[in-house]
Amino acid sequence: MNPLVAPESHGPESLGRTALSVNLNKVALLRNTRHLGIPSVTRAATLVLEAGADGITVHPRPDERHIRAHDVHDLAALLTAWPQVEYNIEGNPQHNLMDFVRAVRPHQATFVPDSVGQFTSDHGYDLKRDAQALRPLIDECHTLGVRVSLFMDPDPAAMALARDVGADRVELYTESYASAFGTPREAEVRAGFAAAARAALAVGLGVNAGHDLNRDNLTAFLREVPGVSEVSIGHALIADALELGYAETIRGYLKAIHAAGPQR
Ligand SMILES: CC(=O)[C@@H](O)[C@H](O)COP(=O)(O)O
Ligand SMILES: NCC(=O)COP(=O)(O)O
Repeated sequence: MNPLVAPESHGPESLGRTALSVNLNKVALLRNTRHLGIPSVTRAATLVLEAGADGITVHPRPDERHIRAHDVHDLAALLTAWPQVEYNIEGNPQHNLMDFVRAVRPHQATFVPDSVGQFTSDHGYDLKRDAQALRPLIDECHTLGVRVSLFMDPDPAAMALARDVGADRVELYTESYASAFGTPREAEVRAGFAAAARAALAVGLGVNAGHDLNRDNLTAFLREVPGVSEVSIGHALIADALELGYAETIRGYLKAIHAAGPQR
Protein backbone atom coordinates (compact mmCIF):
# COMPACT_ATOMS: atom_id res chain seq x y z
CA MET A 1 0.00 0.00 0.00
CA ASN A 2 1.41 3.35 -1.02
CA PRO A 3 1.57 5.64 2.04
CA LEU A 4 1.97 8.63 -0.26
CA VAL A 5 -1.08 10.10 -1.97
CA ALA A 6 -2.02 9.71 -5.63
CA PRO A 7 0.12 11.71 -8.08
CA GLU A 8 -2.92 13.17 -9.82
CA SER A 9 -3.47 15.42 -6.83
CA HIS A 10 -0.19 17.28 -7.43
CA GLY A 11 0.98 19.76 -9.99
CA PRO A 12 0.53 23.10 -11.59
CA GLU A 13 -3.12 22.48 -12.40
CA SER A 14 -3.84 23.04 -8.72
CA LEU A 15 -1.06 25.64 -8.18
CA GLY A 16 -1.62 27.85 -11.24
CA ARG A 17 2.14 28.17 -11.60
CA THR A 18 5.22 26.03 -12.05
CA ALA A 19 5.90 23.84 -9.02
CA LEU A 20 9.24 24.17 -7.22
CA SER A 21 10.78 20.85 -6.24
CA VAL A 22 13.91 21.20 -4.12
CA ASN A 23 16.72 18.72 -4.79
CA LEU A 24 18.46 17.86 -1.52
CA ASN A 25 21.48 16.00 -2.94
CA LYS A 26 23.92 18.68 -1.85
CA VAL A 27 22.68 18.73 1.74
CA ALA A 28 23.51 15.02 1.92
CA LEU A 29 26.87 15.62 0.24
CA LEU A 30 27.93 17.97 3.04
CA ARG A 31 26.48 15.69 5.72
CA ASN A 32 28.48 12.74 4.38
CA THR A 33 31.83 14.39 5.07
CA ARG A 34 31.43 13.63 8.82
CA HIS A 35 29.61 11.03 10.91
CA LEU A 36 27.54 13.57 12.83
CA GLY A 37 24.31 13.57 10.82
CA ILE A 38 24.48 17.32 10.14
CA PRO A 39 23.21 19.00 8.11
CA SER A 40 20.12 16.82 8.29
CA VAL A 41 18.38 16.03 5.01
CA THR A 42 14.97 15.61 6.66
CA ARG A 43 15.40 18.88 8.58
CA ALA A 44 16.28 20.61 5.30
CA ALA A 45 13.16 19.10 3.72
CA THR A 46 11.01 20.34 6.58
CA LEU A 47 12.42 23.86 6.36
CA VAL A 48 12.03 24.20 2.59
CA LEU A 49 8.47 22.84 2.78
CA GLU A 50 7.57 25.17 5.64
CA ALA A 51 8.89 27.99 3.44
CA GLY A 52 6.55 26.99 0.60
CA ALA A 53 8.41 24.57 -1.67
CA ASP A 54 6.05 22.25 -3.55
CA GLY A 55 8.14 19.12 -3.76
CA ILE A 56 11.26 17.26 -2.78
CA THR A 57 13.66 15.68 -5.26
CA VAL A 58 16.53 13.30 -4.59
CA HIS A 59 18.91 11.49 -6.91
CA PRO A 60 20.26 8.48 -4.97
CA ARG A 61 23.31 7.59 -7.03
CA PRO A 62 24.62 4.00 -6.80
CA ASP A 63 27.84 5.18 -5.12
CA GLU A 64 25.81 6.98 -2.39
CA ARG A 65 28.12 9.98 -2.63
CA HIS A 66 25.22 12.13 -1.44
CA ILE A 67 21.72 10.74 -0.97
CA ARG A 68 21.86 7.34 0.74
CA ALA A 69 19.21 4.63 0.79
CA HIS A 70 18.06 5.59 4.27
CA ASP A 71 17.50 9.21 3.12
CA VAL A 72 15.05 8.01 0.48
CA HIS A 73 13.09 6.13 3.16
CA ASP A 74 13.39 8.85 5.81
CA LEU A 75 12.02 11.42 3.35
CA ALA A 76 9.15 9.12 2.33
CA ALA A 77 8.21 8.78 6.00
CA LEU A 78 8.47 12.54 6.53
CA LEU A 79 6.32 13.30 3.49
CA THR A 80 3.39 11.25 4.75
CA ALA A 81 2.78 14.31 6.96
CA TRP A 82 2.81 16.60 3.88
CA PRO A 83 0.08 15.14 1.64
CA GLN A 84 0.13 18.04 -0.81
CA VAL A 85 3.88 17.69 -1.44
CA GLU A 86 5.27 15.76 -4.40
CA TYR A 87 8.14 13.31 -3.90
CA ASN A 88 10.34 12.90 -6.99
CA ILE A 89 13.11 10.32 -7.13
CA GLU A 90 15.62 10.55 -9.98
CA GLY A 91 17.98 7.91 -11.26
CA ASN A 92 18.76 5.25 -13.79
CA PRO A 93 16.02 2.58 -13.71
CA GLN A 94 18.51 0.06 -15.07
CA HIS A 95 20.71 0.61 -12.01
CA ASN A 96 19.22 1.32 -8.57
CA LEU A 97 16.16 3.52 -9.17
CA MET A 98 13.53 0.79 -9.46
CA ASP A 99 14.35 -0.67 -6.04
CA PHE A 100 13.49 2.71 -4.52
CA VAL A 101 10.38 3.08 -6.65
CA ARG A 102 9.12 -0.35 -5.59
CA ALA A 103 9.80 0.29 -1.91
CA VAL A 104 8.63 3.89 -1.61
CA ARG A 105 6.27 4.49 -4.56
CA PRO A 106 7.06 8.17 -4.94
CA HIS A 107 4.66 10.40 -6.84
CA GLN A 108 7.14 10.72 -9.67
CA ALA A 109 10.17 8.78 -10.90
CA THR A 110 12.49 10.69 -13.21
CA PHE A 111 14.47 8.28 -15.38
CA VAL A 112 17.98 9.59 -16.10
CA PRO A 113 20.46 7.80 -18.40
CA ASP A 114 23.48 8.28 -16.13
CA SER A 115 26.31 5.81 -15.88
CA VAL A 116 27.43 4.48 -12.49
CA GLY A 117 29.82 6.99 -10.92
CA GLN A 118 28.93 9.78 -13.36
CA PHE A 119 30.11 13.23 -12.18
CA THR A 120 26.65 14.74 -12.74
CA SER A 121 23.82 14.21 -15.23
CA ASP A 122 24.90 15.56 -18.59
CA HIS A 123 22.56 14.21 -21.30
CA GLY A 124 19.05 13.00 -21.93
CA TYR A 125 17.76 9.72 -23.36
CA ASP A 126 18.35 8.49 -26.88
CA LEU A 127 14.96 6.84 -27.29
CA LYS A 128 15.75 5.28 -30.66
CA ARG A 129 18.24 3.19 -28.70
CA ASP A 130 16.67 2.97 -25.22
CA ALA A 131 12.89 2.76 -25.75
CA GLN A 132 12.69 -1.03 -25.73
CA ALA A 133 14.50 -1.33 -22.41
CA LEU A 134 12.49 1.48 -20.81
CA ARG A 135 8.99 0.39 -21.81
CA PRO A 136 8.53 -2.43 -19.21
CA LEU A 137 10.03 -0.23 -16.47
CA ILE A 138 7.63 2.59 -17.29
CA ASP A 139 4.76 0.09 -17.30
CA GLU A 140 5.84 -1.19 -13.89
CA CYS A 141 5.91 2.37 -12.48
CA HIS A 142 2.39 2.92 -13.76
CA THR A 143 1.22 -0.30 -12.12
CA LEU A 144 2.70 1.03 -8.88
CA GLY A 145 0.88 4.35 -9.32
CA VAL A 146 4.08 6.29 -10.03
CA ARG A 147 4.26 8.99 -12.70
CA VAL A 148 7.26 8.72 -15.05
CA SER A 149 9.28 11.62 -16.39
CA LEU A 150 12.14 11.04 -18.85
CA PHE A 151 15.25 13.24 -18.73
CA MET A 152 15.58 14.58 -22.27
CA ASP A 153 17.67 16.96 -24.32
CA PRO A 154 15.57 19.75 -25.85
CA ASP A 155 15.01 18.00 -29.17
CA PRO A 156 11.44 18.58 -30.43
CA ALA A 157 11.58 15.48 -32.65
CA ALA A 158 12.26 13.22 -29.65
CA MET A 159 9.11 14.19 -27.76
CA ALA A 160 6.79 11.91 -29.74
CA LEU A 161 9.16 9.02 -28.97
CA ALA A 162 8.88 9.83 -25.25
CA ARG A 163 5.11 9.73 -25.53
CA ASP A 164 5.21 6.48 -27.54
CA VAL A 165 7.33 4.72 -24.90
CA GLY A 166 4.67 5.57 -22.30
CA ALA A 167 6.19 8.50 -20.39
CA ASP A 168 3.87 10.94 -18.64
CA ARG A 169 6.29 13.84 -18.69
CA VAL A 170 9.72 14.81 -19.94
CA GLU A 171 12.28 16.71 -17.90
CA LEU A 172 14.13 19.05 -20.22
CA TYR A 173 17.85 19.04 -19.37
CA THR A 174 18.57 22.75 -18.95
CA GLU A 175 22.37 22.90 -18.59
CA SER A 176 22.77 24.28 -22.14
CA TYR A 177 20.33 27.10 -21.30
CA ALA A 178 22.06 27.85 -18.00
CA SER A 179 25.48 28.04 -19.62
CA ALA A 180 24.15 30.26 -22.45
CA PHE A 181 22.36 32.60 -20.04
CA GLY A 182 23.86 36.10 -20.19
CA THR A 183 25.65 35.39 -23.48
CA PRO A 184 24.62 36.33 -27.03
CA ARG A 185 23.31 32.76 -27.45
CA GLU A 186 20.79 32.99 -24.62
CA ALA A 187 17.68 33.87 -26.67
CA GLU A 188 18.35 31.28 -29.34
CA VAL A 189 18.99 28.50 -26.83
CA ARG A 190 15.88 29.39 -24.84
CA ALA A 191 13.82 29.39 -28.05
CA GLY A 192 15.01 25.83 -28.63
CA PHE A 193 13.66 24.83 -25.22
CA ALA A 194 10.36 26.54 -26.02
CA ALA A 195 10.12 24.52 -29.24
CA ALA A 196 10.84 21.28 -27.37
CA ALA A 197 8.22 22.10 -24.73
CA ARG A 198 5.64 22.90 -27.39
CA ALA A 199 6.38 19.59 -29.11
CA ALA A 200 6.00 17.73 -25.80
CA LEU A 201 2.73 19.46 -24.95
CA ALA A 202 1.41 18.83 -28.46
CA VAL A 203 1.75 15.05 -28.03
CA GLY A 204 0.17 15.16 -24.56
CA LEU A 205 3.26 15.05 -22.34
CA GLY A 206 3.76 17.15 -19.25
CA VAL A 207 6.95 19.22 -19.12
CA ASN A 208 9.44 19.47 -16.25
CA ALA A 209 12.83 21.17 -16.39
CA GLY A 210 16.03 21.05 -14.44
CA HIS A 211 19.79 21.24 -14.09
CA ASP A 212 21.68 24.40 -13.22
CA LEU A 213 18.55 26.50 -13.00
CA ASN A 214 18.94 29.34 -10.51
CA ARG A 215 17.28 32.50 -9.22
CA ASP A 216 18.73 34.56 -12.07
CA ASN A 217 17.97 32.39 -15.09
CA LEU A 218 14.61 30.93 -13.97
CA THR A 219 12.14 33.73 -14.72
CA ALA A 220 13.22 34.27 -18.33
CA PHE A 221 13.06 30.53 -18.92
CA LEU A 222 9.53 30.16 -17.56
CA ARG A 223 8.32 33.28 -19.40
CA GLU A 224 9.24 31.82 -22.75
CA VAL A 225 9.03 28.05 -22.34
CA PRO A 226 5.33 27.12 -22.20
CA GLY A 227 3.59 24.73 -19.86
CA VAL A 228 6.40 23.90 -17.43
CA SER A 229 4.74 21.86 -14.67
CA GLU A 230 7.75 21.63 -12.38
CA VAL A 231 11.33 22.74 -11.98
CA SER A 232 13.68 20.72 -9.77
CA ILE A 233 16.54 22.79 -8.43
CA GLY A 234 19.35 21.72 -6.16
CA HIS A 235 22.90 22.91 -6.58
CA ALA A 236 22.31 26.65 -6.90
CA LEU A 237 19.42 26.67 -4.43
CA ILE A 238 21.40 24.95 -1.68
CA ALA A 239 24.35 27.26 -2.39
CA ASP A 240 21.98 30.23 -1.96
CA ALA A 241 20.65 28.72 1.26
CA LEU A 242 24.17 28.62 2.71
CA GLU A 243 24.20 32.40 2.44
CA LEU A 244 20.55 33.29 2.99
CA GLY A 245 18.99 30.41 4.90
CA TYR A 246 16.33 28.07 3.54
CA ALA A 247 13.30 30.31 4.14
CA GLU A 248 14.61 33.40 2.35
CA THR A 249 16.02 31.25 -0.44
CA ILE A 250 12.71 29.49 -1.11
CA ARG A 251 10.90 32.84 -1.04
CA GLY A 252 13.36 34.10 -3.67
CA TYR A 253 12.82 31.13 -5.99
CA LEU A 254 9.04 31.31 -5.61
CA LYS A 255 9.24 35.02 -6.42
CA ALA A 256 11.24 34.19 -9.55
CA ILE A 257 8.56 31.66 -10.56
CA HIS A 258 5.71 34.10 -9.86
CA ALA A 259 7.51 36.79 -11.87
CA ALA A 260 7.17 34.60 -14.96
CA GLY A 261 3.37 34.82 -14.68
CA PRO A 262 0.86 31.95 -14.87
CA GLN A 263 1.91 28.91 -16.89
CA ARG A 264 0.01 28.38 -20.10
C1 LIG B 1 18.94 14.57 -13.20
C2 LIG B 1 19.53 15.86 -12.99
O1 LIG B 1 19.22 16.78 -13.62
C3 LIG B 1 20.57 16.15 -12.07
O2 LIG B 1 20.70 17.52 -12.04
C4 LIG B 1 20.79 15.64 -10.77
O3 LIG B 1 19.83 15.26 -9.94
C5 LIG B 1 21.92 16.31 -10.09
O4 LIG B 1 22.75 15.33 -9.69
P1 LIG B 1 23.99 15.70 -8.81
O5 LIG B 1 23.47 16.47 -7.64
O6 LIG B 1 24.57 14.38 -8.43
O7 LIG B 1 24.92 16.52 -9.66
N1 LIG C 1 16.52 17.37 -12.05
C1 LIG C 1 17.42 18.41 -11.76
C2 LIG C 1 17.63 18.55 -10.34
O1 LIG C 1 17.00 17.88 -9.55
C3 LIG C 1 18.57 19.52 -9.78
O2 LIG C 1 19.59 19.88 -10.64
P1 LIG C 1 20.63 20.99 -10.10
O3 LIG C 1 19.83 22.22 -9.76
O4 LIG C 1 21.31 20.42 -8.90
O5 LIG C 1 21.53 21.20 -11.29
